[in-house]
Amino acid sequence: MSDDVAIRVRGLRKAYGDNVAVADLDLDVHRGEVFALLGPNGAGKTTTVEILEGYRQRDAGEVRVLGTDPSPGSRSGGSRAPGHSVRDWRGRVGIVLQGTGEFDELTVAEVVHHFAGFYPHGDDPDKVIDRVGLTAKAGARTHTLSGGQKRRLDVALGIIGRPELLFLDEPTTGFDPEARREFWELIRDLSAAGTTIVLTTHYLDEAETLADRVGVIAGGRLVEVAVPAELGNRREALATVSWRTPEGAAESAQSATPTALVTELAARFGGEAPGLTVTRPTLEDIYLRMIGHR
Ligand SMILES: Nc1ncnc2c1ncn2[C@@H]1O[C@H](COP(=O)(O)OP(=O)(O)OP(=O)(O)O)[C@@H](O)[C@H]1O
Repeated sequence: MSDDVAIRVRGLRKAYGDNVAVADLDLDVHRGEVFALLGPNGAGKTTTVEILEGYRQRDAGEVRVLGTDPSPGSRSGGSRAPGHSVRDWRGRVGIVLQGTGEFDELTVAEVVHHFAGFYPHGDDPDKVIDRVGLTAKAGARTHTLSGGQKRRLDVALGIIGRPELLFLDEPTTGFDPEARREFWELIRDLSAAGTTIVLTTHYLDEAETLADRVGVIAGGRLVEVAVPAELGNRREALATVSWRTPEGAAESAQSATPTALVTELAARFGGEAPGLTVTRPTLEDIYLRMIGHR
């Protein structure tokens, strides 16, 4: 596996009985990139990610995560001492699962300090608590946290070991808008510091803002991988120009040359065209089309 590939997947397959959750999936994630997996409920995202994290066994295919097969039972193989490589590998991978964040009577600070002790080169727990915006709650027992605050704690535990590769499964579910913005900043900081990040999300704006590339998964298959601006030939998509007639009726036209149309409208109206808007399909429009909703 070349050094610039963090994750390499070929022909991945996983079925639960007759239900094929992941079918013949190929994927490369490069070191240092932020990769977002999008897909409707039940598409196979969590199954794929949990196989990459070493929590689920695949039925077929080849998987390498930071050069190691994450499959439960195979990580301690090879020429290295049994057990040792598992710990090494685990220490290099950070994981934020969907919703844990509750540790009974322990406080936020106690939990983060405790987890920091698992890693040889763990980060400063108080700094991490601050980065996820939980300083004011450091002394609070985790069962008293709000849903969004529990997610922040999950994120803190995912990054406390200073991972090379961080998996985030729907990380901002339950966050208020301000917390999402703060979380996005954190992801940008981690990415700027060289962390490879794989996230699943249902928020198209999140994928567009954070991801270098997005992969759309539907029915267990990867439908497309592209930079957000190019997904589904988005760049080439026609623009919709809308305006109002002098009588106030709504008009619109699709155009590959919207500037020419706007110039023509300006001439027609002798200046400002009333209610003028020019739009192109959003990532959400393209995504919904790809997964067959429009
Ligand atoms: N432990 C399991 N046992 C049986 N079937 C499962 C199990 N986990 C997932 N599945 C099935 O596999 C398919 C893919 O599920 P998965 O959780 O990977 O989807 P997802 O894309 O992560 O969905 P969501 O967006 O709802 O989290 C679904 O049909 C689901 O019912």
